[in-house]
Amino acid sequence: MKMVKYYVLGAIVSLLLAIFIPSFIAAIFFGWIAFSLAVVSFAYLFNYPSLFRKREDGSIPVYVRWAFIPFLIGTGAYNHFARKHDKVPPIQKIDDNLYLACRLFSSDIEEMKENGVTAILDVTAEFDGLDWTAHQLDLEYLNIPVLDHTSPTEDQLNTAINWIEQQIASGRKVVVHCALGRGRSVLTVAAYLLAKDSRLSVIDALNTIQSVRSTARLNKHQLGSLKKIKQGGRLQLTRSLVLIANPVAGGGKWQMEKNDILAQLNPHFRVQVLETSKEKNGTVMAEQAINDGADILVACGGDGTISEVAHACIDRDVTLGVIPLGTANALSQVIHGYYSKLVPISHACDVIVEGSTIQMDTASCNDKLMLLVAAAGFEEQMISSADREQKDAGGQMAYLRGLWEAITQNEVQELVVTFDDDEPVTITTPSFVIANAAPLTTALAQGGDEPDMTDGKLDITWLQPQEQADMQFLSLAELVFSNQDYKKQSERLEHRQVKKVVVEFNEKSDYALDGEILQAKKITVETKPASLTVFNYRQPE
Ligand SMILES: Nc1ncnc2c1ncn2[C@@H]1O[C@H](COP(=O)(O)OP(=O)(O)OP(=O)(O)O)[C@@H](O)[C@H]1O
Repeated sequence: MKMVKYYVLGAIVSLLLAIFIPSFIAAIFFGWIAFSLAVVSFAYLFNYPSLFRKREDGSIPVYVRWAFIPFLIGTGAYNHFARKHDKVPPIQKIDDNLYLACRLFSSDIEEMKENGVTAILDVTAEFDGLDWTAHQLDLEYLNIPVLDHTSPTEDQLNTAINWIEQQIASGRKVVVHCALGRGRSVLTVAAYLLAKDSRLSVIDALNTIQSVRSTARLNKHQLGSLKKIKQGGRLQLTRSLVLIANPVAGGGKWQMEKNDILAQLNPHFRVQVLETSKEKNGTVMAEQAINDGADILVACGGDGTISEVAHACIDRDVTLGVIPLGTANALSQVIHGYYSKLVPISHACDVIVEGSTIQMDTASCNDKLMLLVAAAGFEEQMISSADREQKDAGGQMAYLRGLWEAITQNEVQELVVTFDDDEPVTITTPSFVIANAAPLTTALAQGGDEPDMTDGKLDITWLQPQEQADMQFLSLAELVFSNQDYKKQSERLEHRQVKKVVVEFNEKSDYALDGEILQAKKITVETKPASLTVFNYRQPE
């Protein structure tokens, strides 16, 4: 790219001057210029606009400004000159609600007010945005950092056009600006016009803009990237998303996290929030949302809420997102990867925004939905002993304590089990777990490899009875730490993969289903392959 050559050349010349000039002060001065231009060249070469560290409010930290002063003075002077001699006014109306502009200054605010423009989309990386709050206007501001003469990434462009759409939908007029209102902002506005009307060609969209702003002109690279994204059908205007939140899950995490979650999702989706109540659970709300036309539902709560919402999404043309606010959050760990343990909520939002999906298996357990596990014995006793108050007070410790107590008691049950179409067998065991999906933290489900939620099979793990409770702790350790070959040979563990299993108890007994405790004399679990579309974490290649 032409610009990079100039910056690299400038950096080399300044460096030579810094080396050979006799004056120490002048050497420092040229060294500073060389550094500034070298770093800018790096930003261009690696398309790294975040180098300028522009913040959400449009400001650039002082230390960055100091480092780049020579570059900023140079480009600022050029832009000032170009604006002064521009053939077109700084701000121009493209359609009823959309304006294009060059870099905005306080002196432009009057005109914006007169036109009723209250939303600013700044697609520059290298300039401080105005401190809009200082102007006491009810202004919305978004920065999408893009280097001059380059193109926004596909994600940036979709974020930008969705933000424009959202602002316009809420009755605002939007101005999109870059440095001179010729390249980056034109590309963004053209992308918005193309997304609004799929019949438009790239040339049509640019002609519309140029009929108002004659200086609008994309360079070869920008034109190519706009054509590519248009041809790929990847300009997607806001999809609506219904977020169903349980306000009491995880001891009331929703109230604390709500703003951050919405801040992450709002630029990408038109978000409607519904809160569950004792009377109206997640299934009822999800059914209602789907009937109203929603195609993305996000369940925000513990595994209970997620299961409720998922129930309405089975075999429907709806994608489910999961934001974990509960105690164990097992499903989130399965679909978001173990990274979700570190920053579960923001990572979950990233996964939803990123948009990668899979068709996961679900299962039915006595005609109820099963996403994760159904269990008798240790797992059920662990869940039974962790009540709401204990979970609120101790989080996951409540479950660990429950598991400890269950193993210490070391009770066994006699079950009559029918695997697929086999003959029934009698199994005596302290722990019997049927898993559709289960993260490693659901230790009692790990009799084989970690259960695969896309293999169309159920993973069944049961433990052999041991006289001493401490032997069962060894079984638990084997489940967690041993490899599959070792587990296969173990005399403590059993594992099978089936499509259907029927378990009969001696009498009506407690069992756990996805974290809830239910009762039955017989449970029938059957897999439903690829029946739920969920946003899931795609491992970087
Ligand atoms: N507004 C509400 N007030 C009281 N209870 C509610 C409300 N909304 C949902 N619930 C109850 O919350 C329970 C589901 O909680 P969920 O599993 O989502 O969170 P959790 O119990 O904190 O998580 P975990 O299961 O991981 O411990 C359901 O029993 C449901 O009836």
